[in-house]
Amino acid sequence: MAKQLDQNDVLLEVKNLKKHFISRHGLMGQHTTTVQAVDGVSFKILRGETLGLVGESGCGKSTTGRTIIRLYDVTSGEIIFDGVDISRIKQREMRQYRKKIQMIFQDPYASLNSRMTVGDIIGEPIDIHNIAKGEERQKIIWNLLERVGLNKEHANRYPHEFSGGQRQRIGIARALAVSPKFIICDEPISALDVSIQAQVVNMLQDLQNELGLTYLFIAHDLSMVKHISDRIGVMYLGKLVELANADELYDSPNHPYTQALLSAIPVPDPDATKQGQRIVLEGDVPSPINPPSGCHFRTRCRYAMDICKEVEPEFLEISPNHFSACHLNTIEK
Ligand SMILES: Nc1ncnc2c1ncn2[C@@H]1O[C@H](COP(=O)(O)OP(=O)(O)OP(=O)(O)O)[C@@H](O)[C@H]1O
Repeated sequence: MAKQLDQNDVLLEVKNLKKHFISRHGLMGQHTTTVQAVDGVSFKILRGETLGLVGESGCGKSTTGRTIIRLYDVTSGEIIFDGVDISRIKQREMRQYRKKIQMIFQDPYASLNSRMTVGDIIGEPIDIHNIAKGEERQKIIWNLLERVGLNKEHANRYPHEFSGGQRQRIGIARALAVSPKFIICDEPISALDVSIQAQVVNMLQDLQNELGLTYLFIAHDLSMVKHISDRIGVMYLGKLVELANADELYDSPNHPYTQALLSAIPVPDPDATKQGQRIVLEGDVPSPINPPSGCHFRTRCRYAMDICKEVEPEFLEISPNHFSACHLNTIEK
């Protein structure tokens, strides 16, 4: 059943966001290399919505998420959260937003301190933000454990005593400890067994419904995000190339890159009529240090034309709420 979302209630708006990493080298640090990890990305997320973000490894998904939560400084562009531009506020001011915006990571083991008990891991943000002390703090921790399908006995154990799926639940409980509004889920299920992935996704959906959460859900393949996302954005080499409602993106992909990604998803039923030709993308993704001129995708695009080399395609609304950046949409047919 489609969610009822207020189209005017925007929780997050990212406008022309750029994050370039600059490294210095040479004896005196006189040479610089610039990695254009995120290079002009714009999107909105409505309150209560899940926006999926997909694309091959290295296209800038994690950097987008990490820049939104200001783990990285913004190179340029705006991040409007709940009406406030947080792109340039100082880290001290950012503290109050860290309560509202949380992030969960792909590898829960690496993000959980192995020397702390689960109770203390979940309690840490409660202490940092001065949310509760003593018995009240303990109760919050127990409630959070139950909310993510664990129980209060687990509070005294250590991360290594848990399975991957359980550790991800602990990471989610820790994120929920500060009652956030928005959670950036950075490939939270990619490292889990397929049988466990659905459980974690279902839990995230239940939590969203109960707590009114909004998600940015990052994944590298499209099959994973379809189930959880209301809308999906597709990234390629630092740019958003397509953005549409999840169903529409699957049924009528516009961008040649999205078409290729979709054609690579195995169809469970071999007789399924939707099984089209697999589009094989030639070559590797070019380096974000020196991306191709014009359309970044042109070097791997089977429709590449002269204009693609010279002009960067605009991210146009090709039908209501369906955006795509491809010259094929503007040339005369
Ligand atoms: N701290 C950093 N310093 C320099 N370059 C970086 C840094 N973090 C990421 N990059 C580069 O920026 C580009 C985008 O990386 P990013 O991790 O955002 O991609 P991704 O789409 O999330 O990939 P993955 O699915 O593998 O996590 C890559 O070329 C990466 O090597």
